[in-house]
Amino acid sequence: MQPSNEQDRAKWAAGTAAIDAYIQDGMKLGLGSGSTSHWFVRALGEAVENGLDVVGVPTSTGTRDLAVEVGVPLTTLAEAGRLDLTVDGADEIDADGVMIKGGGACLLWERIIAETSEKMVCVVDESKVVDQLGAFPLPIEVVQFEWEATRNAIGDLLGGLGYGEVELTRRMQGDQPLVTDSGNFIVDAHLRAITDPLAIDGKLNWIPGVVENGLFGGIAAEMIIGRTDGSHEVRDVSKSPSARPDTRGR
Ligand SMILES: O=C[C@H](O)[C@H](O)[C@H](O)COP(=O)(O)O
Repeated sequence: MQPSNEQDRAKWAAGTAAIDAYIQDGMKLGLGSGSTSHWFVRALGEAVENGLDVVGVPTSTGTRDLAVEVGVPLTTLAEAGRLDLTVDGADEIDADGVMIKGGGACLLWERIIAETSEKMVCVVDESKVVDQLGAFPLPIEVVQFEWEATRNAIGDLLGGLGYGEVELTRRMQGDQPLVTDSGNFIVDAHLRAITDPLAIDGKLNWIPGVVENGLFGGIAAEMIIGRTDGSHEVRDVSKSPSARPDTRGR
């Protein structure tokens, strides 16, 4: 049943549309995290109840728990090998399909699983589609050990790339630092306007102490944009300038 709240309805429209558009018997699926992927996983659970035969690899402990609750059979990358498709959300996505991810602190598992999939489809409500990335702070996952030194190195890198003195905040959960599913911290970079997402993505992970960053370029092949009236639109971004030459058909 469609949610009554408008933004939830847009997320529902995107998440559930992915089932009819892509899912087939026998598929090995990456299960995204967040409130839009939530509707995808719920709808997948209903399809499994009606006889669909798929297995999923969750991108967070939260999604794992939801998948168990709704009856989606789970596996691991070790068992499954490459996946057919990952469906996941984004905090922002531009016209080329470059995304900011990690608003729910799940970016590390999300990147591993998306990169192990033949195809990645991004499901978003229309408020996430932007002309320029960066209003949403860029999540960067860092190890806890001497995290302030890693934060300073991130600041130096971003300053050197022309972003000036960037505000870098450690993400909190209540009055405690947020700890990810892999036991790390998140540093949010308040860049405000990202002019060269692929350059930042290419350099951030070289900093010792940085585990992963939330700029995902050349990963999404398509985006499904859900609207508040319950409709959706599919956009192909597989041929965009950011698409990697080795995208393995994504
Ligand atoms: O870490 C979380 C993930 O990257 C989510 O996919 C992203 O934050 C979007 O979540 P939502 O659909 O709740 O806006």
